[in-house]
Amino acid sequence: MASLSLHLSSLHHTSTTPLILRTTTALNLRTSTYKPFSIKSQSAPVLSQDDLKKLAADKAVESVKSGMVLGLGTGSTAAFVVDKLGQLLSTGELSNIIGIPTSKRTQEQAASLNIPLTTLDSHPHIDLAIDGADEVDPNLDLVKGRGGALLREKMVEAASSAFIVVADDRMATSVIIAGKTGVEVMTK
Ligand SMILES: O=C[C@H](O)[C@H](O)[C@H](O)COP(=O)(O)O
Repeated sequence: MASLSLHLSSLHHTSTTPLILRTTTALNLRTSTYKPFSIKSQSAPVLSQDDLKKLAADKAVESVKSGMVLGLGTGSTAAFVVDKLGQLLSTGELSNIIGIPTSKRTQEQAASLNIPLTTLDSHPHIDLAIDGADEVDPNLDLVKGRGGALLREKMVEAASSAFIVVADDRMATSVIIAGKTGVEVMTK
């Protein structure tokens, strides 16, 4: 496996976390004597967007403790969070959690994974909500709701003591763009 480690600070990034680049195509490098050489890795696959979402979702779920009341977000990223919660419940690594879903989609997914569910009426105080976002700016201002679940997300996330936003690099923006967000029609 070939890997190249460099610091994000050299890429005008504030983090000093090492960035590991893996490539399946030849990577041409020059030594100080300008003798070119190449590294080709066949064994380290490039991570897909879904792989990155899953990694970030798994990291967020590390903050979940047994016994918590959880706000369950909506969208493709939040779905990885719900998947992970279901997995940890099934192995017994988490117990006694109860979720409040922010959409019918999330409710169905959580139910299919045997995650116990409740409502804001029954549990008006939520320990932790985890959700995705459509845009994130450097001040951590967010655009949410383009997946059509804004109202319930706002209600659940406003009732939470803590809120973790799981967002991949596609969501990072220097300025929030006022794009279209749907108007929801809520039914019972
Ligand atoms: O209404 C939907 C939510 O705000 C989602 O969290 C947001 O749209 C991001 O969705 P995704 O994780 O699919 O990119």
